[in-house]
Amino acid sequence: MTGAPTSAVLQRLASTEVLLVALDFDGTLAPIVDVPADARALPEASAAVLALLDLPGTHVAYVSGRAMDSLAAVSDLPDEALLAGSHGVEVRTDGRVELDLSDTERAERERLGPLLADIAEPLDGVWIEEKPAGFAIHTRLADEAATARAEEQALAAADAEAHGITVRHGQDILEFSVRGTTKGDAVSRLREHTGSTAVLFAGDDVTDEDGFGALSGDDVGVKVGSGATSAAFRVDGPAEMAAVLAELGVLRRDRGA
Ligand SMILES: O=P(O)(O)OC[C@H]1O[C@H](O[C@H]2O[C@H](CO)[C@@H](O)[C@H](O)[C@H]2O)[C@H](O)[C@@H](O)[C@@H]1O
Repeated sequence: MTGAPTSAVLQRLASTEVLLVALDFDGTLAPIVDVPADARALPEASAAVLALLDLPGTHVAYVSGRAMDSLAAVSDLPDEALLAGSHGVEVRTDGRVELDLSDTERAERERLGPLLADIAEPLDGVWIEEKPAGFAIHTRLADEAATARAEEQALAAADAEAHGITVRHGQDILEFSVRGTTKGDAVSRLREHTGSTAVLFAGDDVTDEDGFGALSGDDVGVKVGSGATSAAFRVDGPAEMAAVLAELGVLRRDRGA
């Protein structure tokens, strides 16, 4: 794998007819912090995203593991921005959010909630984030022993008591969802919705690999930070990602000029 996308790669992407820039949030635009509600995109990342949103034939989407409410709160984007939350389970297009859980999914979620709460309650630094289609167990503030205990017990409980649950590992987080939609599904859905002729997708975590898997042809995938990836390009962190977005914006603004 190479490093950051070169100017030639970005130039080709910038010259596509309809462009979708689909971005993970935490760890990609916003540095990781202890309290999820405190996370914000770097100022230079926000500036680059707003500049892209202003360009004709250009769509920007945040594709995040966060629940939609949480993503909308931290992302600070105008309504025309597309949002996919809960790893693609919730999608906001044209200002409307779609999420219709079936009765079975609702019942599964209700069964799982108290089980996970009981597991987290006695463990220092372990806490549960509620999401519309499931729950996330956060362990960033827990020690190794508490983390191992929480993960082991939660996986066993989900295995024994719930059915059809999708489990996802992320950075200091273990997520349980009653729906198996992925970021790859979200990228495909947003590509279709916008009629995009090429897509840039960037992400830092394991679940972003589904997003890279939905790319083809003239699309560009950028892995942010370390770790195995199928993305063709890699940058070190949110600051370097912001620089890529800024360059893409300038090239797209000036295309054909
Ligand atoms: O897909 P993403 O946009 O990367 O969202 C993934 C998860 O992000 C949040 O948790 C992560 O970021 C927190 C704030 O920096 C950090 O404290 C936590 O350790 C990370 O796992 C969010 O709270 C989750 O719901 C998202 O699934």
